[in-house]
Amino acid sequence: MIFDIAIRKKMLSASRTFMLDIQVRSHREQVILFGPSGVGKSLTVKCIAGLLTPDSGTIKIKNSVLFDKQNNINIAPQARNVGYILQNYALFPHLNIAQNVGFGLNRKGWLNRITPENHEKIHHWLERFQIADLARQYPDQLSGGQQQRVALARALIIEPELLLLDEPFSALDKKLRMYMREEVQELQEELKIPLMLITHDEEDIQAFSAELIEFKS
Ligand SMILES: Nc1ncnc2c1ncn2[C@@H]1O[C@H](COP(=O)(O)OP(=O)(O)OP(=O)(O)O)[C@@H](O)[C@H]1O
Repeated sequence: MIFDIAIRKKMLSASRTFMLDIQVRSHREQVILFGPSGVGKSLTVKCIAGLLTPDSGTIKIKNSVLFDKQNNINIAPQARNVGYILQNYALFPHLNIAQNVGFGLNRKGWLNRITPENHEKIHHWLERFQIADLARQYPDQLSGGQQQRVALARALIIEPELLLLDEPFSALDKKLRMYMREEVQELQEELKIPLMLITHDEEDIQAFSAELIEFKS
């Protein structure tokens, strides 16, 4: 089993309660979560990344136990080795592109010392996404497509064991969306990293040969 997730989490806000209660099980390396707005897709992905702690259940990816309430296992987010890409890419505005890409290489989270090995890795991923000439620019100087490639490079440089993409193509124009879909598919096939993608877009569903998991309200 590649994805083996069964979790519950109660979310309380001032005016209402949302109960996340989901199961995702798949032998496939590509899984798409889809369904109407507000049904808990992003919350699920946050639980898998370790940014949110479920009240009960288990999260196993490729037999690695990331969370198991009963057995008191809750691996810290930074130790889960997950590449997580959000719709707005969440790049660090005060770091240049090379520093953004290299961010995760330093365990302290701040690239204050570029070792030759880290420099080589940064160079590799900048070249891989054809953004090497942007290395010294800042995120707000880049187009949406360029920012997305930086986000992918930043996610992949840590050699993640899982890629979580929350509506990664929605801010791109149609042509770039098609291109980036192919790029992500190729990467997944090349690197064999399990991939979970949230989308509202029928074209994403058609483009990926993924197991579809429908979330219902
Ligand atoms: N921090 C929070 N506190 C309380 N409720 C929350 C919190 N975050 C999300 N929720 C609620 O949980 C529900 C699920 O949210 P979630 O973001 O997972 O939806 P989604 O399926 O990803 O929707 P969309 O497709 O619009 O992104 C929503 O009703 C939302 O209002």
